[in-house]
Amino acid sequence: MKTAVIGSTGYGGVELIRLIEGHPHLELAMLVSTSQAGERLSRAYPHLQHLEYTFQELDVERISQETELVFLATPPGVSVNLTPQLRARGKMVIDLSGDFRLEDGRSYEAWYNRKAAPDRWLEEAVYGLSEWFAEEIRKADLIANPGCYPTATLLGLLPLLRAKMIDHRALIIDAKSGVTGAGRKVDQSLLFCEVNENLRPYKVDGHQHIPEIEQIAGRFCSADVKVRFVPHLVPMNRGILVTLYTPMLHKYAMTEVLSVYKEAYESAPFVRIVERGWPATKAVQGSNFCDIGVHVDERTGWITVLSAIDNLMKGAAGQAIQNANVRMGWPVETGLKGLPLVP
Ligand SMILES: NC(=O)C1=CN([C@@H]2O[C@H](COP(=O)(O)OP(=O)(O)OC[C@H]3O[C@@H](n4cnc5c(N)ncnc54)[C@H](OP(=O)(O)O)[C@@H]3O)[C@@H](O)[C@H]2O)C=CC1
Ligand SMILES: CC(=O)N[C@@H](CCC(=O)OP(=O)(O)O)C(=O)O
Repeated sequence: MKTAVIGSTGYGGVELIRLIEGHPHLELAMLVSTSQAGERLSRAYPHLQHLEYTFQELDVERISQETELVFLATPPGVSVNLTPQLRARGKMVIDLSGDFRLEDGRSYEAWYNRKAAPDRWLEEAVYGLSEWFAEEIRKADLIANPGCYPTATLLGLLPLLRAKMIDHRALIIDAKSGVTGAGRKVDQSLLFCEVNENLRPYKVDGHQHIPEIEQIAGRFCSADVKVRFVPHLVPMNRGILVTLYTPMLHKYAMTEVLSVYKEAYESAPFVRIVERGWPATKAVQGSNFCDIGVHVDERTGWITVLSAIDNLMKGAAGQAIQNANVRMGWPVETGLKGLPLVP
């Protein structure tokens, strides 16, 4: 299947290139760059010097003629304009940005401070958290790939919410991300000396992934969910670790809680329930795994859920390929069997 990657000079884009090159059914037919059209891929990424690709202009007509599936790995606001043009030409779109994740355009405009896509296209979009929405994804031509923090958070949270074991009014999410999560753009606050030897919270007063987490969590408890979410930047390249704290509605034994997770993910090859030790970013680095660990605190009646992913893999490009596999009816692990890079 011929694919185009728009935003192919970015971190999400180059991870898509790596995965598509290793995928038996996907072909990289067009790498699009608005800033480096005409340049070789190896100029942006010398480690890919053996690949013969040249970046192409962003030409919707040509992309539509030469490819069937388009991955958009572009900053917020780009897909709002491009996706309707691609969909109008019958192309299948998997969008890595936040432009089509929120059902309510007003919510997108409030949290992203940008104009939302027309309702028609927001209604068409399917939320691409493959473990929970595979049935919808199989029929979708516009897939909104989840955000990196929501992926780690929701995979840890949904089994307990669905089982009605926790209080949805008290969800505290402490999240930490490596610096590739912020993309490859030049930004003074992301310089080595600003990030290294530092651990800093950001967007404490409101992160754009809050409404996304609340929207999906709300579907699993038929309530207006509000979460307390604070992200932190960690001096490492890749990885997200989410620690979620919530009170249990009754006293549950650890074995009961674990069985809820095992049942929820029994046919989900990318979710690993960690029973010895705790999830850590290094254990998933470079892979599409989400590692989940739980701890029941009998003393306080609270439960702690830990969830680790590689933000560029399960948090972005890996999940996008997983969605393509689900959509096309290919085995879900196709092209995604790479093991973590430890050490
Ligand atoms: N990094 C991560 O861990 C995750 C990222 N995401 C989301 O995925 C998307 C891509 O992220 P990431 O790869 O990190 O970002 P980067 O900043 O690394 O790359 C984005 C790319 O988009 C291209 N671009 C910029 N402006 C435009 C435009 N107007 N039209 C077309 N292309 C444009 C640029 O390439 P060029 O200049 O060559 O056109 C750029 O390389 C974002 O929406 C991000 O929020 C989601 C989950 C995780
Ligand atoms: C470390 C870091 O800065 N991470 C980014 C991740 C968000 C992202 O990728 O943006 P979307 O809203 O398109 O998902 C952030 O917190 O804004």
